[in-house]
Amino acid sequence: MSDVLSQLQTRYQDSAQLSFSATNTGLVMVTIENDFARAEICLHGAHVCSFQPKGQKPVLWLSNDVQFIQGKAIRGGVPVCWPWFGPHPTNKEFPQHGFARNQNWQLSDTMQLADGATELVFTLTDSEQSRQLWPHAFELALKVTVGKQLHMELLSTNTGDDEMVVGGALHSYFDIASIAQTRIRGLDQVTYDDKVAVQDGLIQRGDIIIDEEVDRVYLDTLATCLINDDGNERVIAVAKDGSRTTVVWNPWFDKAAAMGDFNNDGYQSMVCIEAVNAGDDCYALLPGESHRLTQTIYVLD
Ligand SMILES: O=P(O)(O)OC[C@H]1O[C@H](O)[C@H](O)[C@@H](O)[C@@H]1O
Repeated sequence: MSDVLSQLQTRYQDSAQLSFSATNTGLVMVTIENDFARAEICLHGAHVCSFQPKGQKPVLWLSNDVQFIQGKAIRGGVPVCWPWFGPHPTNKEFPQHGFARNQNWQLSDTMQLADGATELVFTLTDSEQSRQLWPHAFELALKVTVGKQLHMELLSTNTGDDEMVVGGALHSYFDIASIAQTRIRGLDQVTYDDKVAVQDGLIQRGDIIIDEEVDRVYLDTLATCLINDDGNERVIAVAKDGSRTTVVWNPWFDKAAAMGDFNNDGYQSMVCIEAVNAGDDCYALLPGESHRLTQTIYVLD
């Protein structure tokens, strides 16, 4: 990876907005700093680790016990889950949430937009390793725009000769002052499957208030969610496209404590709102076809 770091440092030595570093475990990190915000993106997983608009507290939660280990997902930020969400449908040995979050991506393109925002494109293509888990030729491109808003577009393209079915998620972790002073709006009356109670077909009534473990798959919804982060006196908006499934997750104490990379009290200051493609909301792509999944995150004025 250090070759990659020095190549990027050379390529972008004149950039005022981009700088590059390595974690102490050797993963390469891009830091974006412009008039609107500061963000960090790890090439491992094309993983947005932080997004902090000017004058705001961080919007994305990153575990205090985060580990940056090659081949292991980073706890917090925005993991790119792909080409499946959750456990593999037939093989429990295969990685949860697919393999894209566990591989090194390439930084393929960057651009400074006219308004001063920064756009970066990360790509991942099939390899011997990926084909062992998923026998398809593909190109995956994550375009990240860092401005007043954080905009992410995940474009999956079938570059092979056979149909391929893609699922996945932009699995965003949000940083809130306190879960006790947080409510999530936007999913009132939406049907959901409750993975904790193991009950399907429930209906959300009103706002979501979290005071225990929550792992819910909201179905057939394109809604923008609003996180009332009252402890920080702000509202975070989470909009999406190309996804009819929204997952809301907080592991609460026991599950958080059981994860080696999740600080024990971290569940009090995070919630995940995920733009998901899963179940009936996966996409069959013929050769040459693409699917675009997007998520846009911003703090309301
Ligand atoms: O621990 P991970 O593999 O990153 O998964 C973290 C979580 O992701 C999603 O929110 C799923 O709905 C949860 O069931 C899962 O626990």
